[in-house]
Amino acid sequence: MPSSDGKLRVAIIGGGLAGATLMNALLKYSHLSPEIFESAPEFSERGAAVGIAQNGQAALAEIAPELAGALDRAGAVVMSSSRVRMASGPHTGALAFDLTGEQRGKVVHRKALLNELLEPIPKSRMHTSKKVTDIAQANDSATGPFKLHFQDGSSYIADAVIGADGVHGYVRTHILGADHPALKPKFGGFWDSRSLIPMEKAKELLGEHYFIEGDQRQHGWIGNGGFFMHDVLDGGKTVQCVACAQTNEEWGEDEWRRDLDREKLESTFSGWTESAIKRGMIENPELKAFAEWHHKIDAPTYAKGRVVMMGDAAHAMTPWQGSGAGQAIEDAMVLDALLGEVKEPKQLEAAFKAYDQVRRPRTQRIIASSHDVGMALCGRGSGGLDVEKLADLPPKWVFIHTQDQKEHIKGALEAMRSIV
Ligand SMILES: Cc1cc2nc3c(=O)[nH]c(=O)nc-3n(C[C@H](O)[C@H](O)[C@H](O)COP(=O)(O)OP(=O)(O)OC[C@H]3O[C@@H](n4cnc5c(N)ncnc54)[C@H](O)[C@@H]3O)c2cc1C
Repeated sequence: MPSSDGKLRVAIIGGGLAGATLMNALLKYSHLSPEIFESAPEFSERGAAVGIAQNGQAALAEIAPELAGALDRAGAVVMSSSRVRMASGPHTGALAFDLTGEQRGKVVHRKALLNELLEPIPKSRMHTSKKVTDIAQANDSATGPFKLHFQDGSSYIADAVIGADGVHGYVRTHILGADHPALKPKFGGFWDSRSLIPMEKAKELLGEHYFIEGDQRQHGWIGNGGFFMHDVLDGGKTVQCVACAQTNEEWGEDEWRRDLDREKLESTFSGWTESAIKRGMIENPELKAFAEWHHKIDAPTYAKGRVVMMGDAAHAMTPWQGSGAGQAIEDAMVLDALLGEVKEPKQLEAAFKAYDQVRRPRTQRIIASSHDVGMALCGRGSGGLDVEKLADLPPKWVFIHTQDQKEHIKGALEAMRSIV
């Protein structure tokens, strides 16, 4: 039975970009009562850039035109291209590849985007310090509501549960079972270190020619074992520099951050061109290395009954094609359309099955493609960096960026109708 007011209670677990986007989508439905539960004491994002390519922008617009505007309100900068050059080896200085024209990605400060997404959500529906530890049936009926248990001893009754709780979350465990091999996060074998610097200082340190007003480009350098990249953020006020390196060190499952000393940073990039080293090392006050995590193997399903997972909880991927957040937004777009059609609890299972049918193949294709791009970018498995092979990379982004979102939604709705 739905709640006493007849609305379906939808619990969204996790308040990152995935959960916050979905929450915005579901608020428009008078037959749904969504609530969002975040384990941390506040809704927050690690302060750095995220690129939202045209597929993600189109998905936001499908959810609601004003949601697409969140990117601009958060100071997103349109990137006219992404130029990557060689920073070590015989081809130093050569253009490795260039993602131009078609993509028009917007790069935005994560925290600013999350704040924009959280802004329209009534405070009464946002719950912090609520770490979900168990999802149980609330009564004897297998088709009845769920009781969510939180670490602080409290609980919540829901008709549907959506796990947007990231790669280290709980909902994947509930869906796949505690011993499933696709459960464990895997250290990606890379760390990255980021710094945010004011535009004027970036121009001084890196060169004015990288930051042409009205024609912003993302610039990257790749060399053996890693890359550097810089993006413009905050409406052109800030530049983010990222240094990313492969490592053979093992990182523990709960370890996502390590201290990094300047010596280590320098030795990791020794042999790179002086300018590239400079780009990676400037103004790095924190000197932290952040681990990149994904899953050991793909999930065989994203749904179990009236519980479903989205975003990194379902398909954490390597960052090489900059697509994880875009896919989380597409997940929200499809769940939005499906839940808009659900009027009673018994339709929820069909909606989530349809979601799994359309979202799993696409996201798992991107997981594989992103992995392949990463291998090429790092010269792994191919006898080192090969500038000719790198020049072949741009087409690998096409299927990600050019999806027709209206057709994708249509496919999901048809799948649901064929299941019901
Ligand atoms: C280096 C790097 C660069 C990237 N660049 C890009 C890019 O340019 N473009 C792009 O599209 N993507 C990019 N990504 C991927 C993107 O950042 C992620 O896919 C996206 O942020 C995932 O969002 P999410 O909301 O699914 O997960 P998360 O951001 O991990 O949010 C999950 C939330 O759930 C909470 N939570 C966890 N467990 C529980 C629990 N038990 N109960 C309640 N709450 C819980 C967490 O505290 C967290 O707030 C990049 C990733 C990396 C690592």
